[in-house]
Amino acid sequence: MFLKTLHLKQFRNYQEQRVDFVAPKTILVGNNAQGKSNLLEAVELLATLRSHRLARDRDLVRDGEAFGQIHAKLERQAGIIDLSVTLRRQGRRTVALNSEQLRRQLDFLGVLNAVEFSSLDLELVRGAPEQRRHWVDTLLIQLEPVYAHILQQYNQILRQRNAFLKSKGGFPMPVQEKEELAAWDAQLVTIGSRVVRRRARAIERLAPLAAEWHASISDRAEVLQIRYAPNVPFTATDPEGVQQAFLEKIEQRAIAEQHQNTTLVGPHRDEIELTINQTPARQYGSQGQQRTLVLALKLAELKLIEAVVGEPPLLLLDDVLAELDLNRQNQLLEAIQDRFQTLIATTHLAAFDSQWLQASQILSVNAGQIFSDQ
Ligand SMILES: Nc1ncnc2c1ncn2[C@@H]1O[C@H](COP(=O)(O)OP(=O)(O)OP(=O)(O)O)[C@@H](O)[C@H]1O
Repeated sequence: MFLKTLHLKQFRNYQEQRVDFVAPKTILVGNNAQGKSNLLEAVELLATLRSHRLARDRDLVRDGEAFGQIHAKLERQAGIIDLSVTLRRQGRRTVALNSEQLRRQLDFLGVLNAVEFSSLDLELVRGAPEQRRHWVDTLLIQLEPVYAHILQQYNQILRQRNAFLKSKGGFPMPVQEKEELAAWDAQLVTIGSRVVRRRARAIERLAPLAAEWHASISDRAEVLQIRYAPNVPFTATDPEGVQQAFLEKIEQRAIAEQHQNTTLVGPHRDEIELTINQTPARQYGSQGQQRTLVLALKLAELKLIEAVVGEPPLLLLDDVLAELDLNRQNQLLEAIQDRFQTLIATTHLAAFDSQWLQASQILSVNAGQIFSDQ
């Protein structure tokens, strides 16, 4: 797939800016805080309706404006598609495909696919489990858009079940409250199992791809393992098997839950373990080694999305390329070649190979305005 144009209106620090992409690689160059990451964020929103910066819609709308818009023209094998997202300072965002507003945001997902790689991704190694869950969830939304709906349902049931646990009377629980809790349990288990099985499937497919990239980038000196460590361990992978294990664990933790007034069992407590040479990656080695790991994860994401969707996704590199040493830069560039359209944000061009610069479209970003250097 190829993003041909992007048109930002009142989005972040852009008033109105159209960009035409004319090469497989586009380099956005500019000083800090000029709008490079904002542009990549707009593309990320088109792909996932999420921002890795976890921004609220009112932060995405340009200061002083009531709404902001992102329009794009995307070329896919099946033809050209127009995408648009309207963000409001107050009120819900709306999405449209080929100028037709969609009732369900779900139908917007999966049209444009992109993998984002920024310095925040180092938190995948160093950060809390929540970061890794968010990463797998964002990937899953692109692999199976219906997952966005499943996750939303799960979070809603979780909030309601937690509210119930907080509001209930004393201990032990009266019969009527027990019945109500059992009804919440049933919903949590049904939807939670759908989350768990999908996460397990995604990690199973991603892990060997990432391990292969990691071995190749580290000259086979390191072995990366990615292991899903669900909060509800299960052996049978069919829906009934997972649901059964889930219910049993809820029963085991019932008393603790009633004391702590919060849901202790479910995929909101999952972990995804990353180990290098059998040592937790967080403890393993230098920043450079952790960067190699994240690079391997990102390359694996690209390949997995390509395999599932059938077309190469976009790659968004936010200020990370110049931080990689030449060997890793070259590995990355060899892997993407011209197949994956790549948008690169950087503060300086000096770190890039000159041949490579000549083959790229170079755009300058200055205070929310974009100029072509060619
Ligand atoms: N809603 C908004 N309205 C107006 N300006 C905004 C809004 N949100 C962010 N900005 C501005 O956008 C700029 C940040 O741009 P961006 O994050 O794209 O930086 P960048 O060019 O990628 O630089 P860096 O190299 O520091 O990442 C800041 O000046 C910030 O004040």
